[in-house]
Amino acid sequence: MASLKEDPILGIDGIIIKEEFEIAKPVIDKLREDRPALETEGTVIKGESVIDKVIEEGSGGQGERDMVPPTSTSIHRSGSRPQLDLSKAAIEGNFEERDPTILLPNQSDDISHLALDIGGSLIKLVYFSRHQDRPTNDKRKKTVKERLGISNGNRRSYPILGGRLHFVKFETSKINECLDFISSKQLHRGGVDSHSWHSDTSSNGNAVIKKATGGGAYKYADLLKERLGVSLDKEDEMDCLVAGANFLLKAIRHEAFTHMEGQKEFVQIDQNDMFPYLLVNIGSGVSMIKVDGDGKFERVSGTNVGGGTYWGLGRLLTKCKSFDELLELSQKGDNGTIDMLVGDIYGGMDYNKIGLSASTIASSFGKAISEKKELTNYRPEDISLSLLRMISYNIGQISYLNALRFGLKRIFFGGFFIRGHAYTMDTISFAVHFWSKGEAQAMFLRHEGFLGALGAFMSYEKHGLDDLMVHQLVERFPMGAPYTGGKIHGPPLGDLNEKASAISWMEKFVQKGTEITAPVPMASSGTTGLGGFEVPSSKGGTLRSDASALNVGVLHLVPTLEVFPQLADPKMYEPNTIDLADHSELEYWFTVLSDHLPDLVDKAVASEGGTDDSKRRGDAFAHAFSAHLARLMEEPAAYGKLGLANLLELREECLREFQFVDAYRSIKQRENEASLAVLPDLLVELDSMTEETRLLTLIEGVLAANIFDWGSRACVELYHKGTIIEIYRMSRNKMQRPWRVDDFDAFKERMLGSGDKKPCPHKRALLFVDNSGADVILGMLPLARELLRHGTEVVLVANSLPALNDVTAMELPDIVAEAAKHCDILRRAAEAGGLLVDAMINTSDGSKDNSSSVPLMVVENGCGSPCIDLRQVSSELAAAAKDADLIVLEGMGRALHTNFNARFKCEALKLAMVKNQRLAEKLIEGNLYDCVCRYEPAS
Ligand SMILES: Nc1ncnc2c1ncn2[C@@H]1O[C@H](COP(=O)(O)OP(=O)(O)O)[C@@H](O)[C@H]1O
Ligand SMILES: CC(C)(COP(=O)(O)O)[C@@H](O)C(=O)NCCC(=O)O
Ligand SMILES: [Mn+2]
Repeated sequence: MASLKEDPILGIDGIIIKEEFEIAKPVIDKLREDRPALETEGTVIKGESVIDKVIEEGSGGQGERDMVPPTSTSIHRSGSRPQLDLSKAAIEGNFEERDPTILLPNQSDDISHLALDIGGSLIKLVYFSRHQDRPTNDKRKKTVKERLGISNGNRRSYPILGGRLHFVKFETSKINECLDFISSKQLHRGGVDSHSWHSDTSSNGNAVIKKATGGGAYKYADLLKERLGVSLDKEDEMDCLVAGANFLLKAIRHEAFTHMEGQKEFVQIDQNDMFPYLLVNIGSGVSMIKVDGDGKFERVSGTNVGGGTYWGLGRLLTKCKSFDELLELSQKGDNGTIDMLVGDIYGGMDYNKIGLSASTIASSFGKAISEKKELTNYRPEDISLSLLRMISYNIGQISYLNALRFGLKRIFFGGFFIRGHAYTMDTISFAVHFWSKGEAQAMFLRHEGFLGALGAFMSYEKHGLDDLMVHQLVERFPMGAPYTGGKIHGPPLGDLNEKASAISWMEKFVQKGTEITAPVPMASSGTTGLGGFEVPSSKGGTLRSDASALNVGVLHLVPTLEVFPQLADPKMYEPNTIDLADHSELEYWFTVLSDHLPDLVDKAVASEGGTDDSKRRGDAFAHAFSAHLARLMEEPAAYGKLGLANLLELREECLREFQFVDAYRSIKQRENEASLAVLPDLLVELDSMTEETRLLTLIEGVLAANIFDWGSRACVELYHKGTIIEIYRMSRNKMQRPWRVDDFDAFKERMLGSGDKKPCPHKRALLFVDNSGADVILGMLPLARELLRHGTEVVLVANSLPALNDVTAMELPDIVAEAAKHCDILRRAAEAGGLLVDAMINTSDGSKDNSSSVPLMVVENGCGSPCIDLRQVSSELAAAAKDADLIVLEGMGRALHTNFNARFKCEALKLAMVKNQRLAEKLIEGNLYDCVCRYEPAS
């Protein structure tokens, strides 16, 4: 197998793989061997999964790459997948909304999903793949939509495409590999995802047309026609660069950054104040473009001394075999041995009068005039560095001069010469800073080399990507997240409720406790590769290793995501409470997540039946996730701005990528069963209380039950020791008030009034629920019931995808239906909310009271993480939120790690138990298991 060093280009997807591959190669070799077995076992391997890609790409060199033709991949696709509905294609958007309508393709043939930029050195591809369809609870959705008055997907009356944008590159000299790649992924066909959308235009004789830019669009047009039957629609290169840059600056949150003295800092670009700017694209050659607006630009300059010069001269002078090798060499170089420095001329002194230090380069390669030395007398490392500095300074300087010509203050640098390389960026920044005396600013783009290809992609009409808003593009690192989900299959709950009313619900729950604390089947030891944990090795110094490898993720296009309408100030909103820019903080959370990994892998493997296949995937997951952690430790900003919520989401994404759809599935199930079994008795007990005591007991109940958290190290220990139920019982019996944060009295006054004053009930409450089992069933559901009783509509907001032991929106209707069997309030509200469409529920007393009730509804939140970023929520949640006047955020992830400082237009109640000592100290100056009950009036 050829090594990656001999095959440096695998593209961005490939680059991702390259890192994974280097780390997880033994695992991958195993996977390769077992591939047929994987298929016969019926394992669903997604088309875009890392495993697949690793297997494909990992095979290395030309000719040996084992591209799996799509027909033979083990993608399981149901024949009933929804096809794009051509009949609904007419665009009849409702434009009164503040968000611009997203135009999306109205028929599959109109959308092409591949664009190419064929440059002098590299071919860049941008392609689109549709999201995997995920199972939906259509009936629930339909009734929720009816209730919330959402017509046909809120405001769009035509199909919305969700999918991913992928970025891949190849060396132009290896164009055949690129063509193989295109053909293996069927990207040369028409349609959006040719795996699922059948629109093989080439087979009915019509040529397929793809957008392309760069010189190679002309040079290789015949080859593409011949090999793939594709005709290239040529787009102007400058148009494309500008369109690509404008799109990125507008649509991607952390796209632009400065890089000075090794420090990367993201820059928030104000969409309304973006122009003018100078765009400097450093490819083989360099273009400098003054950009005044969308489609408004002028190429004002350029230079022939560019990326091609560095790589070309460097190759001749150092015999390096690849660009990356040359760049890596530069990191060990000392350019002083070959450059003539000011100090060399001034006898070691600075030339202060004109501000030049002794170490300033007076003449690049100036020392090589020495007659005593030949090429072989210079170290290749020094040559490479000298060359890199020469070219980077030169470009920085010319850029500045052009910015000066037009009075531009901002210069964005793109092109693959930059390669995310710290030293290159520092050098360019230095030049711009130095010559402009700090007036102009050099900025870099994370998708540096893909501007042209993105621009060509944008030039397809009707995909409407240019209208996308920031919140609709979710950048997920580094891998895809196939949408999948599961239904709970709890065995019928039965007689437990009938017997022994003498013992309390809590005693029953404790008896049922074995179902909660009993060990989950573990994968037998030695099967998961946790021994191979990657510990970060800091490279140190300014010459960091090329950090770009994982810089660009796959952009997930989720056109249905919206900004949560109740955010008081969306522009100022920052979801993360903990800023991981503080290195000690990052180190701490890194350790927490690393320590949790073995347990997580065990659960994940067990959730898939502990098969050999799941063990292998568990291994691969552990390797991949720890590699990402290590990478982030070395460069926290590698994937964009990093907060704790991103780390926790990365873990879930990573699990999904390795096909662990729901790692805590069985744990959730048994906790649900045990809790549902005792719920009726709890409700009876609650009903016997006065209103005031009941409200307090309900809030205590929510806080106490939040202890059932499989993501917290402290709680997992309690589970393993079997003491969690005891602690729950104790805290339920006696919750010491005041809690560490205790606004209960204010909340109580709002709910119940004071004295004779009866307050008016809330119209609609959104309850962001957290964990399965006791947390939702014995904590949040009774609270929901109380609100319903007050005449408040209740919307339970739950995750779209599983994350740890969080309950999902798909699971909730069954849970509610089960609970409703024993409670009229819940039954009538659930019926009114359309949650009981399937089941004819019989109440415990057999009565059927059909008097109208305010509805209880369930909506999904649009995410699959223990935290929530309220800038990106599902459209159904956004719709439900519009009429809400109370928001209850529950749990550590949603109420503390994120949104602790969030301000809302309506009232908010934040409830959580703090299950992490450090967080307790930091956030509330408290201790482990302290509670937070924060009530905030509308702001
Ligand atoms: N793996 C690589 N192989 C060749 N050149 C690379 C590689 N990575 C980065 N480069 C640099 O990127 C330049 C090409 O940048 P790019 O933006 O793709 O321009 P072009 O469109 O001219 O190919 C090369 O000249 C080289 O300096
Ligand atoms: C992942 C979690 C936010 C889930 O908490 P929840 O939202 O369920 O209350 C939490 O378990 C957590 O922060 N865990 C990591 C910290 C620790 O193990 O102490
Ligand atoms: Mn949770």
